[in-house]
Amino acid sequence: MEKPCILATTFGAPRGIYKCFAPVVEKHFTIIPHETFLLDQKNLSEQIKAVFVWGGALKVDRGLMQSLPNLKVVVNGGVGVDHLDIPMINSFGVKVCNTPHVVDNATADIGMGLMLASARKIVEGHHYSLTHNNEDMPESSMGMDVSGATLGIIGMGRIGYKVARRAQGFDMKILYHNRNRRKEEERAVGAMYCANMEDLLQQSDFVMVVVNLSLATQKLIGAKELAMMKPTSTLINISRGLVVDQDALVEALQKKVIRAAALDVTYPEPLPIGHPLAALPNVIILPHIGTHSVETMQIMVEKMVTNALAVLGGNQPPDEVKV
Ligand SMILES: O=C(O)[C@H](O)CO
Repeated sequence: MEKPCILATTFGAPRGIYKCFAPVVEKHFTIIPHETFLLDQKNLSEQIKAVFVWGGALKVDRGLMQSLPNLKVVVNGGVGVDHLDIPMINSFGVKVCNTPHVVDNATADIGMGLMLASARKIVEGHHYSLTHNNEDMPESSMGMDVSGATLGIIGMGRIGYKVARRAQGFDMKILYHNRNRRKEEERAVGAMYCANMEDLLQQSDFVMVVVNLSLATQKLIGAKELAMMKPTSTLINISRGLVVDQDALVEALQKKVIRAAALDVTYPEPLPIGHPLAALPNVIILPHIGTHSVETMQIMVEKMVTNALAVLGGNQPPDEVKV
């Protein structure tokens, strides 16, 4: 029997994601890369039953939906589906799935990695070791302790909780702000709830943003919030770029309103070469790689396949996203 066709973005191809994981998908599907689809849309559109997306690289807009008459499911690699208009997709009788639960550890790890790298000047130290140039690691730029410091976690969902568990191992004082108080998690990691985000911002040495992007969280951290943070504090963002007002962040870093920022996410992604954020010495920027470990990506891709097969087989997929 012929394998069903899926349309897949080749986002990440330069970083090897597509090449590495295509075989997992190809056991069950024929992959039509987006580039190929664009060249021969007329002949290919009826064959496509599923679309696989990674972030917003492949725009699943009304035009694409109209061009795929036999499409049954859009599967997102990752949890955040802020780049997908779910009601619009559903209006075509097409389901949306994502890959929850499996990204939590990897994303929490990158948050800890960013915090440690920024606090202990790991990137600067690497450059200095290669160049022996004092400008790469001036004596004035000593690091700061993570152990025993105060971490403020904004968003105590699954990933926020994993961050808190790790921070507990570093003897950190943990504060968190969340829409709802999470008493069980709080007790488990010895965290203190800040009903008011302002309290968390004022008291934390490291503020880590772990919320989903929504209308309520867009630019949640702006000039006002940055001004509430300690001048010695660091902002770490592992959620979505748009949760932080990037212009306000550039200004706060330039004026040393806060000590540093460490970002896995920006807008746009990747950040354009020469962007003002990149010119600052007190910033670490990653290209949204929170989930990019071989093990996590493997499980994510397997989950994407399981969801797509379920829908195409007429069954309820395990990870349908409903609004
Ligand atoms: O949402 C997620 O799971 C990650 O950020 C990957 O997009």
